[in-house]
Amino acid sequence: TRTPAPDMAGVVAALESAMANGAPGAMARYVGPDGPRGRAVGVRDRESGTAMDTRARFRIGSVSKTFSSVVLLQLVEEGRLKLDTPVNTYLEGLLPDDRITVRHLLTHRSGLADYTDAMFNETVPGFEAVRNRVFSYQELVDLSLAEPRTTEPGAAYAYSNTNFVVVGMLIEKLTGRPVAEAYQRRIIKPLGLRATAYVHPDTRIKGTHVRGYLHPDEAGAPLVDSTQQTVSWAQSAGAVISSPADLNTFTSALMRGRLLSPATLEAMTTVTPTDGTNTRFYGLGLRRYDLSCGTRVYGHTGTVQGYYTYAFSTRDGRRSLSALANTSNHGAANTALGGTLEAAFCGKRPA
Ligand SMILES: C[C@@H](NC(=O)[C@@H](C)NC(=O)CCCC[C@H](NC(=O)C[NH3+])C(=O)[O-])C(=O)O
Repeated sequence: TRTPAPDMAGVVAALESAMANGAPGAMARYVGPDGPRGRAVGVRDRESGTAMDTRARFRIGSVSKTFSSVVLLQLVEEGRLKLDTPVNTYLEGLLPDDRITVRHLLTHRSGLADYTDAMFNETVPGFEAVRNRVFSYQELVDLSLAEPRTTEPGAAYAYSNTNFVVVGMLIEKLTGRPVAEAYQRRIIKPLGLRATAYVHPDTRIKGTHVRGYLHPDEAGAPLVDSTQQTVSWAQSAGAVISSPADLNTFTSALMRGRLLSPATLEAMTTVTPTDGTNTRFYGLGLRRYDLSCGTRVYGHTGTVQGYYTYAFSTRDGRRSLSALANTSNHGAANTALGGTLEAAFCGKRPA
């Protein structure tokens, strides 16, 4: 079937809806057979009123999980570890259950509790308590292990940041180097992602960037500028900084087989349902959304204080979309931003 042209007016409508639902600004960048198309609405800085800019950098949150998954899967290809081997084989004594395997981490089926639920139960106090803190991986794992597990290993999907903190530990144990180096050598440099970086624990976003604004839990309370933070509470589960163009390049290159072998990519995109809607799925550090027009898109979403992100590509890598709204803790804005996917990949509805 012919590739539908993107409905860029529909993309703009979704961005404006994100603004109407509390985001100071929003932007999207689509790349297809006819080249890139960028759209931006509102501001990237409320103080100065500077307009949102599709060249600006921002925190991508859990899209970082796909970066971490790619690195770990490259290590699997190099024979450094196996997906169905217990994590404790590589990180002796870390987890209380030898049945938890590497695959359980990448598919969110380990049962390890997500420490961020308690950490951010009260959104702004929780954020202020950690925004300048530096955690070790072990401290984050300990926070998780202090809570009951959510499922028997492998029994059910239960999203948990802890899984990708352990993925970061595995990468550093097996390479003997910081994850930052693995991202740089294995993804950022080969793909030329000049706006992408892992700077943990530095709190700054260098260069032209989007300021993020966190909605407090109290309705009507003023937004909190959450731009500066270590993101040490997430690290390999959420601390990468990137840009719309770099995310288009990353998701497209991943799907085109530039980072993993066809067999590994096939395994990565082999999914199970995450909810009852039967339109949302999870593979190995990768989400699959099945859109209303039948198009399946692969990538990840991100939520970090002040930033909602979507970064998806078609399975052939020929079409990709990245989208950002500079707010969070405000579900209506996130849902609105998600409307860019249907507009971009399904295009104009048939008249
Ligand atoms: C869901 C998303 N996950 C991520 O991106 C990871 C890194 N973020 C989280 O787990 C959310 C932490 C709290 C955010 C805070 N919320 C609260 O504090 C709620 N009390 C906020 O919204 O900024 C994904 O995988 O798509």
